[in-house]
Amino acid sequence: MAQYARGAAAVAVIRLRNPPVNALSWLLVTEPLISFSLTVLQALEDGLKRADADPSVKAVTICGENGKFSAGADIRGFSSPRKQGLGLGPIVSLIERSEKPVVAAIEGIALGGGLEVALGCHYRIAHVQARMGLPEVTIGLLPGAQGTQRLPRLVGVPAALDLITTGRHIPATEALKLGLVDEVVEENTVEAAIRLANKLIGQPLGPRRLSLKPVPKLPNMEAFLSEALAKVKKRAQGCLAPELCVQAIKAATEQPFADGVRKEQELFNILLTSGQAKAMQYAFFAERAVEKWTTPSGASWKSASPQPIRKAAVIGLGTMGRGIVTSLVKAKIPVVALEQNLEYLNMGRNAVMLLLEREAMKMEQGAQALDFHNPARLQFAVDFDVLRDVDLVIEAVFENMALKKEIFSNLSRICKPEAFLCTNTSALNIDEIASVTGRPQQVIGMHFFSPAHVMRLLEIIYGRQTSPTTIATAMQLAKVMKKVGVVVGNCFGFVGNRMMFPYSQQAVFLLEEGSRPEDVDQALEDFGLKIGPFRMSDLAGLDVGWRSRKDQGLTGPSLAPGTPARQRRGYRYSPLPDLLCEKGRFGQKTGKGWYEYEKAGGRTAKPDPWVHSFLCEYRNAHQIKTRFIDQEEILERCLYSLINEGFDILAEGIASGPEHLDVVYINGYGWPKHRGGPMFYASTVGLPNILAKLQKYSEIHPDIPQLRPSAFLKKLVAMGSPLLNDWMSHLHKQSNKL
Ligand SMILES: CCCCCCCC/C=C\C=C\CC(=O)SCCNC(=O)CCNC(=O)[C@H](O)C(C)(C)COP(=O)(O)OP(=O)(O)OC[C@H]1O[C@@H](n2cnc3c(N)ncnc32)[C@H](O)[C@@H]1OP(=O)(O)O
Repeated sequence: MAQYARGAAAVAVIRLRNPPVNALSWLLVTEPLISFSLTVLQALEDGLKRADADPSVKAVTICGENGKFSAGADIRGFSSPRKQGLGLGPIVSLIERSEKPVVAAIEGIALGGGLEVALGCHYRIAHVQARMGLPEVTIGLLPGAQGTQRLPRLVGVPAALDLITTGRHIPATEALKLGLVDEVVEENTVEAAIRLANKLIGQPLGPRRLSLKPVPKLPNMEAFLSEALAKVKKRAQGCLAPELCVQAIKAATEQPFADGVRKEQELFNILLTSGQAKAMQYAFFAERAVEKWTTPSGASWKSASPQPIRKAAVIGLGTMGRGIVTSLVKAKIPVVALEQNLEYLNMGRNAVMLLLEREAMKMEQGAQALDFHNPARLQFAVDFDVLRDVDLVIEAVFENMALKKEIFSNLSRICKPEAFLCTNTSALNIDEIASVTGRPQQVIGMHFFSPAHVMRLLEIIYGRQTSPTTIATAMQLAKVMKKVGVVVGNCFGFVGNRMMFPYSQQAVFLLEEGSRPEDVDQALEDFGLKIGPFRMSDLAGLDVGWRSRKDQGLTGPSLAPGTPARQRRGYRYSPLPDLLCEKGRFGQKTGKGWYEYEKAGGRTAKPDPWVHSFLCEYRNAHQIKTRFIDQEEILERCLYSLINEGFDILAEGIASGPEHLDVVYINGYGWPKHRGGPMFYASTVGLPNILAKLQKYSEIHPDIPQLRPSAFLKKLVAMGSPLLNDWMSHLHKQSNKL
């Protein structure tokens, strides 16, 4: 767990060892068969005491095994019921108190508790490629090993606030500028640290003990912190951790070190028991779990190998295509971008160049690193012939099956036989698209989310004949583009949009019954969603859904004469969105939608009195009695119908576990991470409660099938509502209570 050795005559080297990331475990696992004799923390403490007791040791270096310092505390430990605690804070103090100089040799990563260990050291040397940070806030915590007290003393309050409240990982070069590390080296970091430790022998350490330093003053500290708190609260949307991080830093500015540490502990414990930390830690592991994909036919990440993508193409330079090209260029994959004519091509090229300029500015090394002016890296064309040598094509044209089929049939003819053909459809049938190609095994859905160069989610949809190699290649490409790939099966809307459908439908039904768009949005945004359904619809454009509903024959010229206005195929239907579209209200792009905007293309949504009176007239025309709908009903009807669909998706094998649905929602649909995703949220509300509410609403609205409880949900409740991790193992079990 930590190795003690002599690095040079007088320098002891303590190497943290706990693969793969040298997490600082503090649990003594006592179950038979998996019994560790020593935790990492215990070993670190023992190493320090041994070095202290050995008169021949004059200095110490702390480093990590396999080129990684440490990723911090073992996150699994925070929710383990079997704790035999050994605090990290006291060990960091022990390091700092050492009379022998201690140098941290930071390679790879020093995160969370790992960086806190380094902050206890008297000097820090980092390899140029190392990254550092205090990402506890991203798992619902704060740095609980005195990091909130030491970091401001070292780098000042503004930089400490930024690092601790965002949790961002910074490169060694930035750490050097901030004063977080003393030196950055390109050579062997441990050797450099041992050399430095040797030089430091006998030098006074007092000035290097951060707990003894004052926090650098700011002329307007109080105002600065209040402003920071207000900003953080606004950004956090109900997540507690960022706010408590600010409070801990504030304590550092107001109280002596020891009192600040006590405050930090108090705040840490609030977070640890808040429920939000549990949700965010679940989300951390869920994201990693979905990388290990499997399909019902037995294909899996274990046996499938990705093929290299040396050159890619994107067809269609609309909003999605532009973002996809940008993502590929950022991932340093040469791209050919194709449009149907020169006019569209030039428009697309200008837009892509603008996006890339902006991205280059945001990146560390600037435009040079992206090299997008080099035609070998990014080429624009109107001729399909340029696609002959690409390894993978992503089609991102208009959502129309006939058009997509025409394109895929051309691609199948032109592209080399081993090329993969991907579609960015958000709902259409992958098998139907694949059917026009001579290589259905190499056809796959890659559903990006807008803006595609920003959003992390990539839904990867396999068809009936998609090969495991194709899935593995798409997943690998997602990783290279720094996206979270989630492998799902083929059905209308896949996972994300399919679950969104009953949610949006309920939102519109609520308007029919008495709510206003801003009531529904507010309730859901207060819950923590980044954006409510009506603001979202205005942003995306109401015409998108209108077109799809026309294609499905739900509205427009193909609707059978005599169809009742509020019924389709025997079930409840709301024509409200269609009526708005007929009036040219497409949302932000037309300056009017569910809200009004300052101008076409405006972004500030204002409740619209026209919409309010339109809704009143609509209710009168359809003899609907307006009623007051409270926040609870808004949340339950929208969220529980979405969750209900999730249970159906699981039962059908469209996703292999609830964590897939949660990762999709957190990364693609603005679901608040501190609520863990919709399925995790359902487990916290309690499956019997969700079932009871769905039953209640379904009885009130028998004409809405989406409110009828899923058979899988009923089964889980009948089986005693097992833990979320066990849901899938109950899918095929018999229940005698049903
Ligand atoms: C009453 C109880 C009181 C307890 C008191 C405790 C004392 C409190 C004092 C200190 C508290 C400190 C807080 C912390 O340190 S919290 C941890 C902060 N660190 C992080 O958030 C880092 C998380 N990890 C990452 O960001 C990445 O994993 C990274 C290290 C950058 C590596 O990324 P990558 O190369 O892409 O690899 P993976 O992400 O796939 O990770 C590889 C496997 O390692 C597992 N992992 C990573 N980090 C941790 C961790 N901190 N704890 C446990 N496991 C970790 C990850 O799950 C992967 O494993 P697998 O493939 O099996 O899922």
